[in-house]
Amino acid sequence: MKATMLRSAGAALKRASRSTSSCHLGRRSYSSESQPERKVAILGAAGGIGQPLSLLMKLNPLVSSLSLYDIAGTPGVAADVSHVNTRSQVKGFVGEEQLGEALEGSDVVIIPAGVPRKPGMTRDDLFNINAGIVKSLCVAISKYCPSALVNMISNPVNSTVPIAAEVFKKAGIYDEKRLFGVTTLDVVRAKTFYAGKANVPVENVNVPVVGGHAGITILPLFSQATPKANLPNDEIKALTKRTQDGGTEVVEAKAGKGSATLSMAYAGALFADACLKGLNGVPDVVECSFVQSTVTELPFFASKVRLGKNGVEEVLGLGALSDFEKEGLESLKPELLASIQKGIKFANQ
Ligand SMILES: NC(=O)C1=CN([C@@H]2O[C@H](COP(=O)(O)OP(=O)(O)OC[C@H]3O[C@@H](n4cnc5c(N)ncnc54)[C@H](O)[C@@H]3O)[C@@H](O)[C@H]2O)C=CC1
Ligand SMILES: O=C([O-])CC(=O)C(=O)O
Repeated sequence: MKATMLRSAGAALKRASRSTSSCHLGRRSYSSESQPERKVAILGAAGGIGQPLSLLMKLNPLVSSLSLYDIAGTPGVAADVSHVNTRSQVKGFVGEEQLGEALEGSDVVIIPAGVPRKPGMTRDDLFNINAGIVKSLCVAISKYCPSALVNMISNPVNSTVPIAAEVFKKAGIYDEKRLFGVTTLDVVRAKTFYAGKANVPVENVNVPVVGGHAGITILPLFSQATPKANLPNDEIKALTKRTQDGGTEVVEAKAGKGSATLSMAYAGALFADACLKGLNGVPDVVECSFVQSTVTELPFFASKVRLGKNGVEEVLGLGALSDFEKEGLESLKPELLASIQKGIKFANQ
């Protein structure tokens, strides 16, 4: 009975990693023996996101070495996760003096370190604490694994990604192809909410989400959603608002006990899997992500990105937008630009 349940959970994860956000991933499957060695480090691995994300990355056959770092608690998380019967070797690292070893040789570094929101807070209210945490972690990345792909989860993503870019520039190792703000959870939500309204199986749904990762800067493009459902305008507006407020919905439901952790771990695992597939040369791996961009006049912007052996292979354009989406795009620009500039200013202080 238990074995059957585990097998069907494993199959569901595999199906999800074949059909993730707005875009489709490579459909071939590989056995772990034929995969290259890949080290993934998770910084903030003992946290609400970090723990389930550590488990999900342990389940990923593309990972050969899993490095779990936090300021406390990682020996326990690593011992626990390490007993799972998959390919990767798991090691826990705790405290700044072990950060270098945790990072050395990493192909992908995932950062869910920092404080989460409580009801009534915006993501920007986390800036004062999280900006410093992200800055110091990125200084260490510059030193110990300068060519890793960095998946930034810590909020406010609209500012923490520009902070990382500035730190990497100062260290002389910045490569815009290797820095990603993780916005996959917005896509995950848009897909779920759309599937519910359109009454279609969520596994078949694709919805690109562009812009940034906070409130109105999150812009789902339901006009490009597939399968087509011809939903009326008021329903599209409601779906857009629900996607933009998805994080707040969870923060309020958790009533002071943090923000999305489980769905974020799922989304973070999907995005890291896409990065690993790209590194391994799987063709046509496309995901939405907040990256350095020329898609609009803003220096960073989330849109569909093709992933490859060096990280970003191509930042894809927005495609045709509805009038409602065009309006949304113009309205989000001032807030997104201010958040980007705030990050850049902080990093250069
Ligand atoms: N990008 C996205 O879509 C999402 C982002 N988030 C963000 O992810 C972050 C983490 O959220 P949770 O896991 O719920 O928080 P949490 O408080 O449960 O875990 C954060 C972990 O970071 C660790 N940490 C703090 N300073 C550190 C440092 N200098 N080095 C390494 N680790 C450090 C803490 O010890 C803790 O274990 C928050 O900023 C949250 O807003 C949350 C959900 C979605
Ligand atoms: O809402 C938050 O604070 C966490 C987050 O980014 C999300 O769930 O999208």
